[in-house]
Amino acid sequence: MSTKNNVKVVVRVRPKLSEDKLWVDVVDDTTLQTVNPRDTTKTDQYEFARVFNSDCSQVDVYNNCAIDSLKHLMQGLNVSIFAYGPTGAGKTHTMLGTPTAPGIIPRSVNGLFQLIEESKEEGWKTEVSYSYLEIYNEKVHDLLVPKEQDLAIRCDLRGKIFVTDLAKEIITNKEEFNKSFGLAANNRTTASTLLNEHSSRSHSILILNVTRTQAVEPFARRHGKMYLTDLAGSENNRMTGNEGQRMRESGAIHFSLLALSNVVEALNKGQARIPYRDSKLTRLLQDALGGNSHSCLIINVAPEESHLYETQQTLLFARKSKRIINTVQKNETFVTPKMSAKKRRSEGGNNEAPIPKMPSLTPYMGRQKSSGFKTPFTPRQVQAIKEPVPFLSPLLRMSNKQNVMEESVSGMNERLLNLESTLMAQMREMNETLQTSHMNASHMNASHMNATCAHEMSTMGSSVADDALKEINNKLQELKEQQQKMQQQQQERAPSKGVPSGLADVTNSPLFCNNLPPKIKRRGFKSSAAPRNDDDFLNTPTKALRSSVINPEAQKRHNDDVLKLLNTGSIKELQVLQKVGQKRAELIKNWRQLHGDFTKVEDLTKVPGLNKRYVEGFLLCNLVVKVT
Ligand SMILES: Nc1ncnc2c1ncn2[C@@H]1O[C@H](COP(=O)(O)OP(=O)(O)OP(=O)(O)O)[C@@H](O)[C@H]1O
Repeated sequence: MSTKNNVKVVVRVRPKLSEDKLWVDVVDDTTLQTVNPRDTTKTDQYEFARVFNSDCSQVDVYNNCAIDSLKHLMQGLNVSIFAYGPTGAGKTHTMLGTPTAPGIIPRSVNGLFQLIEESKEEGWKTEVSYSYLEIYNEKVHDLLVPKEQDLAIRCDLRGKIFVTDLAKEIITNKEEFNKSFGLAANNRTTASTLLNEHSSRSHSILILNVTRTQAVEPFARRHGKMYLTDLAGSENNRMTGNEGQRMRESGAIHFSLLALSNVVEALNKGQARIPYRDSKLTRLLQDALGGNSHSCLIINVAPEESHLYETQQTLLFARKSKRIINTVQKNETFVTPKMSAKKRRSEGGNNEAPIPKMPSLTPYMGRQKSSGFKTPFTPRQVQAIKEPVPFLSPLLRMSNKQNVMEESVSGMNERLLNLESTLMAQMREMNETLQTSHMNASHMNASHMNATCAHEMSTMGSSVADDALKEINNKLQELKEQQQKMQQQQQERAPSKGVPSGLADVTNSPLFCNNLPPKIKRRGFKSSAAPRNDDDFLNTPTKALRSSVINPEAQKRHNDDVLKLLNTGSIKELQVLQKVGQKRAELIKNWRQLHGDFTKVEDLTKVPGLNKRYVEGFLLCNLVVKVT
């Protein structure tokens, strides 16, 4: 059974940290008032589930936002608490806190173990584990077991989002958690900006998993999941003084917060497609916003005049978020306890009819040889993995199919020609034998019987040869017709099939019609071999090829087409380009929406997530060369 709940939105106002005027006022427990930044003679009022003023304690916030969530977690529900707001407004203080004033994360773990202790008598066995990750520059990093790798976000067969290879640590008490989490928290990326000495440069998500199994009938098993998220703050780069690396981080933060705001907007408008896939953050928070989760959004704001514009933007986001409705469902299954063979025998189980098997709720778990490792794939998926399909770009896939067909036809041709020559040789042999026997027969003036026999043999031999020849000729004719038909079909299909409308110009451009398959191009320029500057670029092994294949006009036309495609192509259309898959197409489109058109293809380096080396590879693969 499922229930519908609005996302709970509360606001916390940080204490004043500078001598600036205070422009935010808490009217009462649920109302907040700010000066309107566009017309300072006016004020704006906002209503939320709860408004905490700057005097409130960490305990007040925990009691209001987390205690109910913990109860839900114990019942096998998904819960999510996340802190949102501009940089320096107190998000990390709210979620993590300090050793003297611990925030929601340490208090929640403490509270969870207290609840487990209290419910011990009820006949439930509980297991708690946690994972901790950060999204830094649109890459997912494990904070428990740090490694360079960008972890992939996937969706399982039941539609649940998970992060591959994310470490999970089992904890049995709060001390164990504090010890391990203390180390992991140090791995988070923070840096000093003008607005915050310890500014979070990433979004961090702590995932608490609680699995409870009932020891008595009906043997229920409940899986609760709690997401505790400290988002990176939206920042005004003029105020933070960000440059270089900080600026790039800021770009990635803005990118994902914009995606978050687009998700909220789409949910409010009741759109059919919610753009969760536009960023890693929204993908991971998919359940928290509009999905299967009890969610609480803590909005942190700074009260000073200098933050007024960011405060107003944040409150507008908060106002929209409280309209989001989540559909919450208990994650509960029922397990049949395993009984040992001995116990079954002692209970006379052997004489009873076997208990019918319940249909399994879990996906097929193909057991691997000795390790006992289970794979969550269906047999068909396992088969597909065992037989990997060679990579081919969508453009090349069609021509590859064609090549395979042509190869098989030419192979058949060859075999038929061989057959024909063998037959001809045999026929020649037969004719010779017959002629000899005929000559012998007449020479020896044999009996009439012998002569007739020889004549019949000769006639029979030549008729067999005629039939075989006719058959071969027919087959060859058929094959020729088949080949012609295929060539005709290929010509008809080339401009339209597989290529989105309006892009035929680009894909038919002489530059795309070269004979180099993308695989070869890719192999030629592995990241280590990729050129690092313009000189390298012009001296790459394709230089000769480029100069021999490209005529400057076609080259310019092609470059313009590629640029046009980057500026106007939809996500699907962008994927016509080499080295551009779904994710990169989304990055390019989002950047375009934020910053307007690309002035040149090399501007791709400005897109967060596409580094210089990638763009160089992109230029090579798409055969875009600077026009001099
Ligand atoms: N309620 C509060 N009481 C006391 N100090 C606070 C409170 N909220 C925030 N602060 C202080 O304000 C400063 C900035 O807070 P914090 O680092 O939590 O901001 P943030 O929103 O996480 O910023 P960023 O997005 O840059 O990481 C810190 O020094 C913190 O101790």
